Amino acid sequence: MPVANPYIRNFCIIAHIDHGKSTLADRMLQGTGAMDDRTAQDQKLDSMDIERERGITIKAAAVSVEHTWNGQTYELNFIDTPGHVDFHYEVSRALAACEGACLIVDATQGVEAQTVANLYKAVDADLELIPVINKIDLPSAEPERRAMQVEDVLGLPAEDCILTSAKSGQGVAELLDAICERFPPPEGEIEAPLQALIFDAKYDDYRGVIVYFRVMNGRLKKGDRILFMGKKRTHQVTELGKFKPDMEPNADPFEAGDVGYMIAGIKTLEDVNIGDTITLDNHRAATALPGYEEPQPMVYCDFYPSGDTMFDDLREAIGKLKVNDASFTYEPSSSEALGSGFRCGFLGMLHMDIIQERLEREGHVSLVQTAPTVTYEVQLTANKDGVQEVIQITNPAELPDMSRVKSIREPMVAAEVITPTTSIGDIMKLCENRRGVYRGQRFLSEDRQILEYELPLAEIIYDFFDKLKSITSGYGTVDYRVTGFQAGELVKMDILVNGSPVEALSLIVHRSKAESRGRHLLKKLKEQIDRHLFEIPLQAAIGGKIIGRETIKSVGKNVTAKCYGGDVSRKRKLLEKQKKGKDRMKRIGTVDIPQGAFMAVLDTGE
Ligand SMILES: Nc1nc2c(ncn2[C@@H]2O[C@H](COP(=O)(O)OP(=O)(O)OP(=O)(O)O)[C@@H](O)[C@H]2O)c(=O)[nH]1
Repeated sequence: MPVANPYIRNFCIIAHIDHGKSTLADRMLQGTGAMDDRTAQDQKLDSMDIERERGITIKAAAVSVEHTWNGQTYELNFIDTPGHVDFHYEVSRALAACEGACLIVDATQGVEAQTVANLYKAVDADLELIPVINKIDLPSAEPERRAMQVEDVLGLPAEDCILTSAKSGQGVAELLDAICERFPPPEGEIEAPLQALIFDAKYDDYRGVIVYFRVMNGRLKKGDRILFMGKKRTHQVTELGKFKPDMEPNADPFEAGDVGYMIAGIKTLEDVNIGDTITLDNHRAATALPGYEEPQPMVYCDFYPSGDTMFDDLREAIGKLKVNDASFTYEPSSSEALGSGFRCGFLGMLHMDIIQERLEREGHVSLVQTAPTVTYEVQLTANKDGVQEVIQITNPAELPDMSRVKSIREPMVAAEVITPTTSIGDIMKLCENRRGVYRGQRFLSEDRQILEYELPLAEIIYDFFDKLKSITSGYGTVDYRVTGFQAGELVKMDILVNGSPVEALSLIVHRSKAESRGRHLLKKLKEQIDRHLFEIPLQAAIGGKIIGRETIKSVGKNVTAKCYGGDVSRKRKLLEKQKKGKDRMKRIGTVDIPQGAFMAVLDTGE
């Protein structure tokens, strides 16, 4: 049987955040003539505005280029992947469509937490690896030392490392040669029934869903009637093509080993399961490819309309964004104090931030977001039939009365913290303070170590990362994965504003920390909530027992009072600023609570 084209190389670029994946991808596009100096644009593959502005990759991007090595032209299909821990699932998806991976290591930083995590993933997926030491143009680069680290820590021979500067282009041609030489060609049979893996999909306003696929076996052409084996839906292919790096239709059939995109009249991302197998409707494959695990939301929060935004505006904006990003979840929710809104689930805090920003920018809505929380498993006491039901809650307000609760279980993570040796003591203190259980420690180099801890997810998602960065002067990094649920001494803390509990401010905390968290939160709330014409008591309570109290004194706060001297423009600016802040505000009873108050819980005060 004819097999896949031996002159194709499918690979992805993986690394810790900021080690230079997207910049290197740009240089590879230039080095292969896919992007000339005229069309050159930094981070070409980061196509979303938010990606460019924040300088991070959120979505994996695929591209096809050509490179000649040893007199033979090769087609290189590569996928640039995100480095941030929230988007790990994107990396796993990309790996399944490839035979090789370029693992980028910053020559000034060395191996970091996500370098290790991504390497494990690539090894699990049986990929061939090329280690790349990047940023060798920087004066503080230590390429030889980093190559030794790659050998010692990652087990890849130091002499296999390719040294590059994605900034100047140095070493990029050598890397392209190494890709042709060292990565294996795809396997697969062209005459077998079609099996193509959907490794990604994106939504385009004009063209509908664009499906990214890799043909594993068989052949696919324009006009074919295809079946998504998991979804059991059929579609007709209206366009097939490659990313070069812009979409370019291609009339030739796609065969085993090929990577490309298809358009097939699909209207929303929810109609496409990433990881699903595409086969031909009239010549079906017997089995589907292994596929992927669905990404699980890690954090939840509510979005409520504020200012001039109405509930229907928010519903429309969320619905539209969901068509575009299928990885967040939402369902209507309502709160006595805040009215009608949506409970949303995200892959992590960065993902939550991005969705909130996209809603405001692309959906033109103003919203108030409640404090994020993790999922809890609650085991109830036996009902009248003796059954001990277990429920999942994603909102402290849903916690049943404690007399019905047997135990509360919280998600746990296995975390690897990479830290300079000089900060080890302080990092251990931080982890222990966050209820971490020490699991091990190993050397990364003479001056850096990897610490392994088991930690509650709730303790790591808030300000752990900021604390880690400040303790290590920016040199510490962490990676984690959820391992399961574990029962803990957890209690619900209610916050009362002006005597009434505000559900949206309540939180689930560990009993040992409840009092200090509660008191710190009240202080933060006091800073956030403006003075009103009346005095506002703020209280924290556990099971009806008040554990802390603060008071916001009366008298309206006049921001312009600070501007003596009658500087009119400054006065106007301040008033405008105050008005803008008020847009993101909710009136609860008679008290105006600003957005910042809901996020005050993120500052644990530890
Ligand atoms: N001096 C120098 N700077 C580089 C080089 N490669 C990348 N950079 C810079 O390093 C920063 C991060 O580069 P990116 O390409 O965005 O990193 P990334 O790994 O794609 O980051 P994420 O996609 O967010 O994970 C940018 O400011 C780049 O300009 C290099 O070879 N030399």
